[in-house]
Order: sequence, then C-alpha cells, then structure tokens
Amino acid sequence: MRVRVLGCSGAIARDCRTTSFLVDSDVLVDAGTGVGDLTLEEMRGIRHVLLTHSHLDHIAALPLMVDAVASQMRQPIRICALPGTISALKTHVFNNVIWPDFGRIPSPQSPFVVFHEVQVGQLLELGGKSVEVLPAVHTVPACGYALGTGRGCWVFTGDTERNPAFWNRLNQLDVAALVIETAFSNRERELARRSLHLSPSALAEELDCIDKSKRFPIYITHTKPAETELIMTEIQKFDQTQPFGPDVSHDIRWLRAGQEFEL
Ligand SMILES: Nc1ncnc2c1ncn2[C@@H]1O[C@@H]2COP(=O)(O)O[C@H]2[C@H]1O
Repeated sequence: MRVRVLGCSGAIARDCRTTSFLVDSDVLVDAGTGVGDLTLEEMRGIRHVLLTHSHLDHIAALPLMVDAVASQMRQPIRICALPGTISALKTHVFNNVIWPDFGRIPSPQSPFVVFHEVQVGQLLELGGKSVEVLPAVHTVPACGYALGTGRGCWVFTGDTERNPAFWNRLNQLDVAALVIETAFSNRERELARRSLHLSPSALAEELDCIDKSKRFPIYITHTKPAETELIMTEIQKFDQTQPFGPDVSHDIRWLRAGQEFEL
C-alpha cells in the first residue's frame, strides 16, 4: 500500500495545501486543496473517498474533483463518512446552491456520487485495503482512520483534541506510521482548546498515552502556516527529531506534501 501526501497544511498559502492523502490510486483520505495537484487521470482512478469530517479544509476539493471527472466516470465515486458529515455535505454543499446535487445528478438511479455512512469502530474493505474508523474529538462529528494491507497500518488522527479512546485502540494496532495533527502553537493554546485541536503541550501529553513497548514514526500534520515554525520549535523542545537518538522517547517527523509512505 502506498500513501501519498497531497496536502497536510492547516490552512492555505503559497505551497500550503490542505489535508488530503491518496492511498494507492483508488482511495482518497480527505479532499482538501491538495487534490488540485492530481492529474485528471489520477482523479479518474479514485473510487472511494474517506472523509474525517465536514470542515472546508478537508472537503473543499471534493465537489470540484467530482465535476472535473464526472463526464468520464463509469461508476459513482463512493463517499464514506460519519452520518453527521454526510448530512452536512448534503445540506450545505451538494444542495443545488453551493454546488449541484451530484448525489442525484445525472439521475437519482445513477448519480455521480453515492454516500456510504460509517461508524467509529467499523471495519471496511476498500480495494484490497482494510480500513478501521477511529474516534476523534472535534467541533463537528469527526473520526480518524487506520488503513493497511496486513503489514502494519497507516494511522491518521484527523482533526482532534485530546482523545483517550483513540489511544486505547491505537495501542492494540500494529502501527507502521502515525499521522497526528498539531494545528496550533502553545501561544495559541486557548484557540486550540476552543476549536478542539492539539498544541505541542497537549501533543506531548497525548503521546505519553502510547504503550512504551511501541515504536513507530510520528508525523506532525495540519499546522497552521502562520504557526508552523513555532510549532516545530515547541515540539523539538519536548522531543528530538532524530529517530532512536539518545533520550528519544518518540520518533517525531514533519509531514510534507509530496511525501510517500510505502507499507
Ligand atoms: N472560536 C474560534 N475563534 C477563532 N477561530 C476559530 C475558532 N474556532 C475555530 N476557528 C478557526 O476556524 C478553523 C476551522 O478549521 P480548523 O478546525 O482547521 O481550524 C479552525 C480555526 O483556525
């Protein structure tokens, strides 16, 4: 299984694209502005979209992508998400005002997109990949995902604040890599708390929930562009980026657009 980072920024700016990952050629995890870098052919290959939640930075490119490839599609794109996320998409995006209702176009019997509700804890099988829906704690219904093909899984927290249920489950999984958000710096910890995101001090406490016997790389994502440098500095203060160096309790790395994971 290959995971390609299309976007991993918490907002937009030049060279900052918002959250999206292409898994192999057929599964998209979130549909932020990073999707805009895909070729038409790559977009045409996407069969399933796993959404973590309804916020714009995670869905902005979804309606645009469907429109870009709709005329050449032979089967609908399947959008998998929590019921609250699907309800928000239908009410606020695919509502024939913000965007055409591609859930009923070109016909209700044969639409461009179909919605598939998932629940936290559910296991899915998508294109030979196993997917587990993981809990998240955010201002709207939200989840994370673990994806794998049997040789360790790639885990994405989605947007979340402190999340004990997530760590309980993570400690039972064979994790190859963890992608975890840290949207704000400690300076903005109050905003992080209000908008249910992590800051470096909260991240440090969250990482303490990982079983001490476990070791896997931890990739930081969703930093707000105006805060990225400060967030990195603050994280480096409580840990080191050199894997397996002296006194290293976690192997923390920075996620970059264009990066690929091979599992
Ligand atoms: N109470 C708030 N005050 C200011 N900004 C907020 C507040 N809540 C959310 N936001 C911002 O709105 C953004 C929505 O997407 P995010 O959750 O990624 O990050 C959020 C913050 O950057």
